[in-house]
Amino acid sequence: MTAALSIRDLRVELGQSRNHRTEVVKGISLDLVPGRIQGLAGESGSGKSMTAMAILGLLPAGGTASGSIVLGGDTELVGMAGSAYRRVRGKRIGMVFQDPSASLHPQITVGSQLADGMRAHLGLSRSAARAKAAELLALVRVPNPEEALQKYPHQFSGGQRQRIAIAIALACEPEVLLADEPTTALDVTVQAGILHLLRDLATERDLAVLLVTHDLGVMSAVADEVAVMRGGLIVEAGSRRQIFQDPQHAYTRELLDAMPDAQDSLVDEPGSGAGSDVDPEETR
Ligand SMILES: Nc1ncnc2c1ncn2[C@@H]1O[C@H](COP(=O)(O)OP(=O)(O)OP(=O)(O)O)[C@@H](O)[C@H]1O
Repeated sequence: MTAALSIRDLRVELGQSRNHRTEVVKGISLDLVPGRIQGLAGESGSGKSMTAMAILGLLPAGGTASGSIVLGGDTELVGMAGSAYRRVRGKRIGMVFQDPSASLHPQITVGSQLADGMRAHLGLSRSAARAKAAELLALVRVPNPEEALQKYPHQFSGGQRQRIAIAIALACEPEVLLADEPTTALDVTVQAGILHLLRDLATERDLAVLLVTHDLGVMSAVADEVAVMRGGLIVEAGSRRQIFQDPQHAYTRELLDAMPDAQDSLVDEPGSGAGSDVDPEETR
């Protein structure tokens, strides 16, 4: 099977001047597969977010990526011009970040925010985009989608805002979804609902998901495969079960020891549909 995204020997250097450059990602390789959630774990500063930003072509000023990132078997992203990248980002690669408010415009209704991207990227008419926007809100399990289209982001709870951000990320039917700490800012009671949603979306829409998180509890709940980063390198990679039950690398064991509950929280097998979809806090 062709990987949805194939990363080979990716290196990221940051720094404004030639003499002060630091390599923060030091040659990593990873394949994202349709229908699967690939976790990227590791402590703060290990290079997880810079890996995601390199995929999105959104490195900080002065940042450069080298190596190869191939999308859909045919599109090399490393070195791609900005104008071409804008057609990839948001269309072929969707993204969800820690703070849903940051990806939602406070003064534009949810319906318009969803429809605008589809009209621009997919060329849909106003009414077709509107209908699809309601479908997307239903897909991410926002209650009363038609009503929700008319509302502004502040009228929703944090968990629902993240569901809306996920709907926007999926609006143009991307092949790949990058989710960088998507539940970190949310109340713990709301996290599970968002994680189950990501799990179901990956399976149902054959979406390749990169889930970046420092939280091994989150990782153990939904990732199919896990790669552990440290100091810009992947020190261990394998299936979720392998990483959580039979870690080979001392650093992985250290991370797991620091979080003993993670080994017990294999909440559901991929595609089992276990767990609640909507948490009480979110149904208001
Ligand atoms: N805008 C930036 N300018 C310069 N260096 C940066 C910038 N952002 C991150 N770094 C550095 O790059 C390295 C990797 O950071 P990165 O954000 O990828 O880590 P992370 O594993 O995602 O951790 P966290 O979860 O804390 O973001 C770190 O040493 C960090 O200090």
